[in-house]
Amino acid sequence: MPSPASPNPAQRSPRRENDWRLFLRLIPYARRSGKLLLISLILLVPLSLAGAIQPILIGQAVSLIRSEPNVFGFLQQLSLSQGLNLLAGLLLLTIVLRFALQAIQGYLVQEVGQRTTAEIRNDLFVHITSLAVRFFDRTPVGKLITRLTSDVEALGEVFSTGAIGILTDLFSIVTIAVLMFWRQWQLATLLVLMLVPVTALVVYFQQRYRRENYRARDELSSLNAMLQENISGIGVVQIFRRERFNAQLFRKNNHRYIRAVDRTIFYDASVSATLEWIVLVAVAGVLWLGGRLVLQDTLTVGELAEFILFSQRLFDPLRQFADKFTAIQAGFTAIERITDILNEPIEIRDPESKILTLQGIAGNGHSPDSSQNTHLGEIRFEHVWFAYKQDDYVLKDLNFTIKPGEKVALVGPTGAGKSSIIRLLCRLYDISNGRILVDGIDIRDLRQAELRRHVGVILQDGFIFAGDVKSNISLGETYPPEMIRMAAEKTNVAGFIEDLPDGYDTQLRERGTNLSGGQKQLLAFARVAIRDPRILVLDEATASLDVGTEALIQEALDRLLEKRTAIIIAHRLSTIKNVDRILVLKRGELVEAGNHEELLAQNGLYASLYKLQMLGK
Ligand SMILES: Nc1ncnc2c1ncn2[C@@H]1O[C@H](COP(=O)(O)OP(=O)(O)OP(=O)(O)O)[C@@H](O)[C@H]1O
Repeated sequence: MPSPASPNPAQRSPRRENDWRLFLRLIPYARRSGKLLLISLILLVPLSLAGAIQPILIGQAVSLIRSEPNVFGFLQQLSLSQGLNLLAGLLLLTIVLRFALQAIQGYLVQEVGQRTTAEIRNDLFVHITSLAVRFFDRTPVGKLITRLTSDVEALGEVFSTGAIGILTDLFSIVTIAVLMFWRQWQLATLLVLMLVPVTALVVYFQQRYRRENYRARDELSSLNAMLQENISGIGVVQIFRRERFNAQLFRKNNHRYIRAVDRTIFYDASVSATLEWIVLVAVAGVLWLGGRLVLQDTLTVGELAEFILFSQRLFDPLRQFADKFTAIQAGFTAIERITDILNEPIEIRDPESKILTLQGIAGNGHSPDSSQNTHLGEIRFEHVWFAYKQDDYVLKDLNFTIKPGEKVALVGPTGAGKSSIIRLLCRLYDISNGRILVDGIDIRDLRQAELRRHVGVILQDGFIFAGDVKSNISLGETYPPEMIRMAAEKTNVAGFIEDLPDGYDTQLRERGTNLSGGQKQLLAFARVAIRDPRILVLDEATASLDVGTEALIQEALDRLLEKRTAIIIAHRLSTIKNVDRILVLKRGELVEAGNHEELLAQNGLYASLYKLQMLGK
């Protein structure tokens, strides 16, 4: 039965967390740049104060000229020109102070932002590469790439466009509001009341924007997934002439993306328009109420001038918010999409307590001495059940033991579950029920690194990373060059490597596009040989080799298999005739076991498969 559990993150409801909680997600990251952040937060206070007292200074200048009673005491003791000079000087000081502090604060906040973004990108990469294969089964690569690149980028934009200055803006609104109430409560109340409907309207547009933005990001992810699929399968696309059909699919998806982006632009423009006219309404409101108060002699002209400036100042942060709106909202969507992935549980974990180790292991696994492995490498499957999707079991109650040094072949029709057994043995997936033991230890009690160091796997398609031949054999471990050479010689691969233009230093392209399938396979053999695993798994490992190369490899393989436990999967039954035992699987169940002759004598599934292949020859 297909699993109803864990829906694709992209299909989940687009709004599950409020902005505040999303914002809190950034705190652990911001904490890492705690000092810088603290300084920039402290700078907020003088910065906002310097801005908020400017209207008061201008209002005082007007009152001073008009000799109004609300002039501060210290100004009344000065002459008019001295008082005006002092006020102009103070105004200049606040301007210079604001300018300098804004520059410093902007720089600090951007620095914090860039560090945070880089750390999130690193964490995301580490997390994604730690997720179980099951996660990748259901998540298209293109979607993941969108999250790692363009979503993280969108988050970076929040900082680099100065959108984080929103904090300064909010702080300024509060400071101005407090000062306004201190100066004149009626006008202050009028302005603060006007903030309420405007804020409500902005919040409404912002929610709509977010929803559309999330949709747009999803469509972009699908576009990238489609692009990635078409590029990696370009051969098949062209051979089957799927270009036009795929282009049509792409066009449709692209259209949906553009429609979603259009809607985000609409809501963005609505926010800007709302805030644009509200400032004018606020000035008009202050003139209307303030004018009446002046006529009643309860307000001076200086105070009126002060409040006209206050009304602009109060809505200024909101207007700036509108400018930064797109970046901020896109940033929230990005945090949401990034945390979706970061919240994805790491399914296959190392044991936290009772970590066991396999015996007779050379600490770093670099020792080529396989003598100590002689009597190790037992594999036991005990009542193993496994399903990729809930309750849809592809392996059912498997029981078998492979003795140390034994060579066992897994045979069965396509889809019988042979490769699944290998994936479970390497713990790429965890079993649903039962136990898998290596040398008597449940593999869930072993560190994954240790398990995988001792189970060497060669698949049909030897994956190649961009880099040179050496690094494709050592794969990040530090083996001395002689060991790499020895491993290549041991597997009869050295000849082919030395024929390459720069030998071991030849640069290979991503996915090994400058090597043939067989050559990639040869490198995969050397890669395993150098690790000296006690268990060797070959999944159709020689299927892509020509007869000549296969003979060469077979000789190396015989040497490699010596004193090691081996599991071999091969569709060509002629290649496994000499193994110690053959396990025959059918729809996830073990139906026959024995050596070639015994199974032929049984005249069961193996015998019929073998005869069919012989007929085909
Ligand atoms: N990632 C996956 N998600 C869901 N089902 C899967 C997955 N991989 C394999 N299966 C299913 O599990 C069953 C066993 O697959 P498996 O690859 O183990 O078969 P196999 O015997 O190795 O086949 P073949 O000989 O064709 O390689 C098949 O029915 C297959 O459809």
